[in-house]
Amino acid sequence: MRDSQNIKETLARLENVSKCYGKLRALDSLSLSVNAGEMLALLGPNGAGKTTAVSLLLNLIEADSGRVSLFDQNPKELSARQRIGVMLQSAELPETLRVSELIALTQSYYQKKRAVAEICEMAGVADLLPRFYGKLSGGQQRRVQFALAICAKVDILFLDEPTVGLDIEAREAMWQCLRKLVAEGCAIVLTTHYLEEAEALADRVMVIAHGSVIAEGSVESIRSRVSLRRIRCVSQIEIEKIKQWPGIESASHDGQYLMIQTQDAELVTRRLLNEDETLQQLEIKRAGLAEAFLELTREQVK
Ligand SMILES: Nc1ncnc2c1ncn2[C@@H]1O[C@H](COP(=O)(O)OP(=O)(O)OP(=O)(O)O)[C@@H](O)[C@H]1O
Repeated sequence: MRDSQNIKETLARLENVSKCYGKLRALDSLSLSVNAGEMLALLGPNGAGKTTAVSLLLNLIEADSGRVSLFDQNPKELSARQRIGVMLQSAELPETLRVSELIALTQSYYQKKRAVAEICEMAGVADLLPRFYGKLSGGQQRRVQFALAICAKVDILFLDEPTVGLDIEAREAMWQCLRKLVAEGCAIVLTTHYLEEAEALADRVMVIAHGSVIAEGSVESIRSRVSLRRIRCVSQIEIEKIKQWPGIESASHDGQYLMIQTQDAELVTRRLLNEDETLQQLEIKRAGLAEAFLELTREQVK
């Protein structure tokens, strides 16, 4: 684990920012900071406001109120923008340019360029260099978009759902690369719907819903905020019967195992043991990030 005790420099900030699209309030006095060298995951259901928050830092849109700063500057400033790399959900790049030309063009924007060989290795695009961008597959285009985001040594990388459309091997390779970049000192703002991705990579997680931050902290601290527990065991009790018990959120089978989710692990465990003397392999765990996320966002709707 990286040293989280040290107070890190804040590189980018949204302070009490609100943003409306017509009557729709996409961000409601939201505050967010990105610290040097951290991997920050932004999570939230569709329409929560994640892309809007990132777009403000990228100077793609303007806030109605509140303060937006990138390296203590207005995100419009070229000197601030030259310190960030970006990979958005949809990228429209000239289809008739070769990958090598796209890399050279993007690099021309930056001072601290990375060597092309290094970019190729990090993004897995060596074999794509001579190819026309428009002729690549969706997954190959995503890799090229990532290569463009890392074509210089930047201080913050903004990655909006970067592994969507990648096969398992390419996703693993990107994860490794992201870990390496953070180890080098680069901060990463990762927007993702893959909770296992946030769980595997993030130092800090912000859960956004309805334009506000509803939870923030390490993956572990977010998990510990929810009382949901997972019980796993081998039991002869019928699943339909268990579903009727008080305190059961869900019950299902996974192979030979009975899987239960509950807010009251003690109550349910006591009943399981009372009703089944043959019960085996009992295991109780805190919910994963996925369950915590669902519970947190469900609470918001209540
Ligand atoms: N250009 C726009 N015009 C009108 N409404 C918009 C615009 N962009 C976003 N919105 C609305 O603002 C809200 C927040 O959208 P945003 O794209 O920030 O959410 P998100 O958390 O990134 O969602 P997703 O996970 O689906 O990408 C949504 O209700 C969306 O429909």
